[in-house]
Amino acid sequence: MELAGARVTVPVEADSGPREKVVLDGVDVVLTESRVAVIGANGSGKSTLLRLLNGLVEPSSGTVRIDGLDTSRETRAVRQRVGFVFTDPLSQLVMPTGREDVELSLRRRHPNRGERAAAAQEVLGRFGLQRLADQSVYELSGGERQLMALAAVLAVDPSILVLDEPSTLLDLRNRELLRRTLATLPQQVIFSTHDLELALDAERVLVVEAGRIAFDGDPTEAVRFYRDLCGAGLGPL
Ligand SMILES: Nc1ncnc2c1ncn2[C@@H]1O[C@H](COP(=O)(O)OP(=O)(O)OP(=O)(O)O)[C@@H](O)[C@H]1O
Repeated sequence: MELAGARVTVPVEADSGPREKVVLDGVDVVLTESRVAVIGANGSGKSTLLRLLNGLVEPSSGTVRIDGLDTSRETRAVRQRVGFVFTDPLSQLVMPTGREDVELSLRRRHPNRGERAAAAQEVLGRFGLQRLADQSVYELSGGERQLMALAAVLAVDPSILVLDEPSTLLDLRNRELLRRTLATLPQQVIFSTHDLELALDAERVLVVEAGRIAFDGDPTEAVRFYRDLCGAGLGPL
């Protein structure tokens, strides 16, 4: 994937009247590594950067390409390749139960109802979610919902997976499940996180600061850079 001179502005109301706020500016990166983490302070632009990758946000100028496809012009083809998991799983889980949501994801791939049910069962099993699959998604804990949303996206085997703060709601056990799952996925995975240990699992880390890439490279150095940026020193993780 390639971002070339990507800039994102949003309209905001100021005392002096409406104006444009620059959320991301001059992002120039080619991401080929299989695991890329995006870290940075609250409001620095991480989610906006991720949303560019599947056309949820369009660049105001510059281009974003996935496998050569322009995310602004070929949004549909891009979305078929890029699975996106939101921080808040309820913005994603639209069906009453997790099983129905996973089946919804699979409806094109498996038009036959029986095959679809079997495929959904396999996906739910992969994540240890069978016992929660028939409960109302509103009765699941935040972490259980987050895993369910991940399962529903992975059900259709996107070639790229984008995760916005995937471990936020997870307890230690489920965070380790997530880490193990991410370690074995064949897809390219791009994720934002405030969990610096999770960021260290990546091959490449981007540090976003005030809408710009302030550091890009080795995970250990990136985390050190970010800690210095936050004035947090170099204490243990
Ligand atoms: N549609 C929008 N309208 C107005 N402001 C926006 C919009 N989208 C993003 N912003 C602003 O752009 C900035 C970056 O937002 P973004 O969600 O990308 O940050 P983030 O790094 O993911 O933050 P966090 O770590 O808190 O999730 C924030 O100041 C946010 O308020």
